[in-house]
Amino acid sequence: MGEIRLEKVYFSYEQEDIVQDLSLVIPAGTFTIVVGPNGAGKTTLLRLVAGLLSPEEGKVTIDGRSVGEAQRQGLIHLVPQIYNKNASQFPATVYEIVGLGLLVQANVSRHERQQRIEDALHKVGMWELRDRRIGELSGGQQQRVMIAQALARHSKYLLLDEPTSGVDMKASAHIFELLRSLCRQGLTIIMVTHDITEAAKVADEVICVDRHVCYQGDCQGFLESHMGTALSWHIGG
Ligand SMILES: Nc1ncnc2c1ncn2[C@@H]1O[C@H](COP(=O)(O)OP(=O)(O)OP(=O)(O)O)[C@@H](O)[C@H]1O
Repeated sequence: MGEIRLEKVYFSYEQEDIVQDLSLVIPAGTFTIVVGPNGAGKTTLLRLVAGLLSPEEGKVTIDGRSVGEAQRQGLIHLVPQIYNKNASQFPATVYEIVGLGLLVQANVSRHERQQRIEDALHKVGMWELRDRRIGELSGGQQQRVMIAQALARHSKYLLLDEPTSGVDMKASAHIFELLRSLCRQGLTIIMVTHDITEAAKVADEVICVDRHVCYQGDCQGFLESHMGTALSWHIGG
């Protein structure tokens, strides 16, 4: 089936250890949420898996390959966060934005490219809005377009960093359900989120990090053993 594997990974910013001796296996086909207090290293972890950062020690492999190779093969995709205010000036349409994800894949014919964009937009429920400019969409719709980019690339591992940040509750639930359904179709989802209670309804596993792994296991077990602590992380934040 494949997996993402981190072995004894260390990473620091300006001599401050952010990730320490972190070892993890995330099996393919699962929906995993990454949680933890502010500044715990969640985004750093995601960037190490996406290959945007390199470990100082240890290694990250994806289906037994290096991250660089997995990237070249389009196996992993870090879904970009998009914010309304930044997107409003951007002239590209939904269709064009999804197509951008395929530009790096030279071996995709024009016909296949069109087919992949269409399929991806249908899967995220955005086909009807394909000619809209991205800035004319709600935050939740914009996020679904960014997910479609990954689907058009046929990526197997989707990494998401707070995809529901700034999105209302109804649209958040829609995104979580979409990710759940993509996982059922065979994709592996790894999502950093602060919305633990709602995300736990759709995810298979929780990884709680605070520089190292404090918990990895099923959502129910996490809610029972750690929810009190988790509630205190974001009070006032
Ligand atoms: N480019 C950078 N240069 C220096 N320090 C950084 C940089 N990026 C992040 N950090 C620091 O590394 C630590 C971990 O950051 P990271 O963004 O991974 O945490 P996080 O768990 O995702 O936090 P949050 O929940 O607040 O988004 C924080 O203390 C942060 O200030």
